[in-house]
Amino acid sequence: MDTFRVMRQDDNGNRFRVAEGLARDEAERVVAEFEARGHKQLYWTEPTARPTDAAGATAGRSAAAGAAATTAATTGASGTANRIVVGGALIHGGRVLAARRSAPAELAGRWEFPGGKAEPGETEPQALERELLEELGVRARALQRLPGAWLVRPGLELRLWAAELISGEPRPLEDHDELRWLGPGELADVDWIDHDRAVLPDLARLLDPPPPAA
Ligand SMILES: Nc1nc2c([nH]c(=O)n2[C@H]2C[C@H](O)[C@@H](COP(=O)(O)OP(=O)(O)OP(=O)(O)O)O2)c(=O)[nH]1
Repeated sequence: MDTFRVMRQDDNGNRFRVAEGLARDEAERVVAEFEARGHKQLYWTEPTARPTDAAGATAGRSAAAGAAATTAATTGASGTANRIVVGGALIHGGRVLAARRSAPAELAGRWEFPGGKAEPGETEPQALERELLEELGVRARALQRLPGAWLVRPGLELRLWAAELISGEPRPLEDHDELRWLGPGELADVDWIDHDRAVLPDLARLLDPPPPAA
């Protein structure tokens, strides 16, 4: 059976692979779903046999590191796009917010950056800002993607962003039972989920930038 991929082109002409390995009607359904959401972007299907536009694929990867990255830009071993989980290192007053998970059992008690799965068509910043409102009751703005990406499980990819608090006092409304603000010298004080430890050095630099050269 021929398989199809769903492609997207943004306003700058960058092309991204949204999904791959779908039957034609499935691919067309995905396109219709994205179009129905009213995004001002171009979506289409094409047979998977057609060689991927190398420049487009590269643009997808580099844009994924930038502020306008949309979700599902990378593909997993199965050839379908990974779903993205966005975690937010919420920064305020030179400290970052750590959140202690209350579930599931294997993660309960470990600390993480609050966030969750991006919905189809959401950019990573949009997903993060929505999740921070749902989980903490605050308004926040995504600032920059932190280096790295981690496969949490097959098909689910974690990306972390720095974000700034705009308004509100974070409260553990969903998924967490304790919150702590940590200064640059306190980042190792909590039992982070393993993936999250990797960004602590980058985060420390953001919280405590070196003084400007004289
Ligand atoms: N949110 C978040 N998840 C993380 C982090 N580090 C890490 O390994 N994960 C893992 C834990 C989960 O197995 C997976 C998905 O995160 P999640 O539990 O927040 O997502 P969710 O299913 O609640 O998504 P949603 O329903 O809220 O959209 O990612 C992190 O810093 N933040």
